[in-house]
Amino acid sequence: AEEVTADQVVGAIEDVFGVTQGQRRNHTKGTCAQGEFVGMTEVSAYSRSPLFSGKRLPVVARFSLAGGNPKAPDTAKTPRGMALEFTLPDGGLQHITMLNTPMFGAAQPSTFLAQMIAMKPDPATGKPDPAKIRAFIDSHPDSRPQAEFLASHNPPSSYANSTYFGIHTFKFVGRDGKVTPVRWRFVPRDGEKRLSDAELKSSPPDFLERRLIERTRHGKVHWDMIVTIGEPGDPEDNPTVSWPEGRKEVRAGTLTISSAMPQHGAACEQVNFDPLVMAEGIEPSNDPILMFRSSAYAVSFVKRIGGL
Ligand code: HEM
Repeated sequence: AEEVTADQVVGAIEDVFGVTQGQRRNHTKGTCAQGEFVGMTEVSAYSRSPLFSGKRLPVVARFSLAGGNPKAPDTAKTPRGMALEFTLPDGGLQHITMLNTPMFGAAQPSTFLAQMIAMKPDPATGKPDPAKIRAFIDSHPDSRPQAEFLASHNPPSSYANSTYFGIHTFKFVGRDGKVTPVRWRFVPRDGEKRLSDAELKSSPPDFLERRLIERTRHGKVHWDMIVTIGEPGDPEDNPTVSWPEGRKEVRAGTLTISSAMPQHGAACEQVNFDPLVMAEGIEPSNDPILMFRSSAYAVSFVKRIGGL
C-alpha cells in the first residue's frame, strides 16, 4: 500500500465537506450522552481488562452521523457512530468507537483517501463527478461490502435502535498472557428498527438527537456488549471482511445510557475518541485502518481544539 499521511486524509475530508470551525472534521453532527457500563467477570477468562471487573464504570458517549457535514440529514444512507469513553476503577481510560455497519469501506488508508478525492465537489457544478465516483468503486473492490450494506439497509429510526460494531479485530490478553483475537458489537435491548422507505422520504432532517433525548427521559437505554471469539484463520487485519458465522459469542457486559444532550458544552464535545486509547488486557491488531485512525483523529482534534 502507498504511504498516506493523516494530514493528507484530513485535508481531503475538508475538501469534500468544508470546515466547520472548532468542530470534528468527520462525524461533525452528533449528540452527547452519559451513562455507565458493567462488564461480566466471566470475560476475565479471556481479558484481564478492568472493563470486566464487574464494577460500575462511568461512560461518556457520543452518537453521530458519518461525514463532515454538520447539517447532514438524519435520513442519509451513511454510517451512524457510537463512541464510548469508560473511566476504569484506577482512573485509566478505555475507548470504544464504533459504526452501525458490520464492516468498513476501506482495507487501507489509501482507499479512504481515494474515496475522498473522488467525492470532492467539481467546482463547475458544486457536486461530485459521478464518473470519478464510478472509477473509484471500480478500482477499489474493498470499498464495496460496506457500500452494499449501506445501500441495502435503511438508516435506524433512532440511535437507540441500532447495533454498533467494533469492526476491527482486537486482542484480549488474559492474566496468564494468553492472547485471543476478538471482535465486538453493542446490541440494543430496544431492538433494531430502521426507517421504512416511506419514512425515509417523509422524515425531517433532524430527529435523531430529539428522539434520543426523549427516549432517555422515559428511562434508561441498554445495549449488550457481545464479543465474538476468533478462530485460527479468521482475518485479523482487514476491517472490510466479516468473520464466518458460527463463532463462539460471549455476553461481555451491559451499557446503560441514562441521559443525552446537545453536544455544545457537554462532556463528549472535548473528547478525542481515539480508538487506540486502551487499558491493560485489550490490545490492537495489525489492522492498518485501526493504526491509521489514531493519527487522523489527532490531526482533527488539534485543529478543532485550537478553534480552527
Ligand atoms: C481511514 C479510516 C478513518 C479515518 C481517516 C477516520 C477519520 C475520523 C476523524 C478525523 C474523526 C473526527 C475525530 C475528532 O475530531 O475527534 C472521526 C470520528 C469518528 N470515527 Fe472515524 N475514521 C476512520 C475510520 C473509522 C472506523 C473504522 C470507525 C469505526 C469502527 C470510525 C468511527 C468513527 C466515529 C464513531 C467517530 C465519531 C467519534 C466522536 O463522536 O467523537 N472511523 N473519524
